[in-house]
Amino acid sequence: MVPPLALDIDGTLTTASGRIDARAFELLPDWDAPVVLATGKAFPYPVALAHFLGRAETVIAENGGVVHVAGETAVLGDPEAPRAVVEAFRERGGDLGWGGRDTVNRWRETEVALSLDVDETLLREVTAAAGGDVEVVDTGYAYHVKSTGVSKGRGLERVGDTLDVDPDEFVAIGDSENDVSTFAVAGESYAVANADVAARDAADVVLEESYMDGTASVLADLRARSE
Ligand SMILES: O=C(O)COP(=O)(O)O
Ligand SMILES: [Mg+2]
Repeated sequence: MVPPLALDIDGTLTTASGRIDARAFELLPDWDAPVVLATGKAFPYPVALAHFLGRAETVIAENGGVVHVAGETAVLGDPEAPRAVVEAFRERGGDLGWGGRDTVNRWRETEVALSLDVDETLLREVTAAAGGDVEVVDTGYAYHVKSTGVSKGRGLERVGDTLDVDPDEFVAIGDSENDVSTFAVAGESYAVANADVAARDAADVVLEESYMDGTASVLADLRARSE
């Protein structure tokens, strides 16, 4: 039996230029165990990916703020503090950095994402001033202002509970600090070669290959091991 998977999206299932790597559509539709898409992106993105992979919509979105499993959606994060931080950031002259077309936050329910082009020092200063319940997470694709109380790892525990799968049975693959909590909960964890320091330090194995090359090599090994 192949193991259940907890897969990050950006940096892990994508190419270096940010597209979903076509191999995801070869390797994941028939994976014979649960596949959890665990992402910092807003809820519709992983739902759409699961849908077009022909898989159950088992997703952790918004860094754990929203979890959808077995047909039930749980909104676990509280947007109030993150939104207040971003409001304070704006009052100090900050901008979300997405221009006029903010589809990044259009459907985001529990946190706020900002472009990597924004003033990071100001953002961190304003976040720190708000107290300890809100934090900035840098995924390498965006800054996320989120509650400290939610994480992909807690989301994975919830998915495991619902599916009656021990979180320890999951194999996790990811590339950034928002995957550290997943790595802590999963039984086996891999950082792709393009991963940031936090993910590399937290992973059981740091892969030699980047992006989907790394992910595909793990999936091939897991398949071979199960035969
Ligand atoms: O939305 C982001 O910033 C990163 O998304 P990811 O968690 O799928 O890498
Ligand atoms: Mg990622």
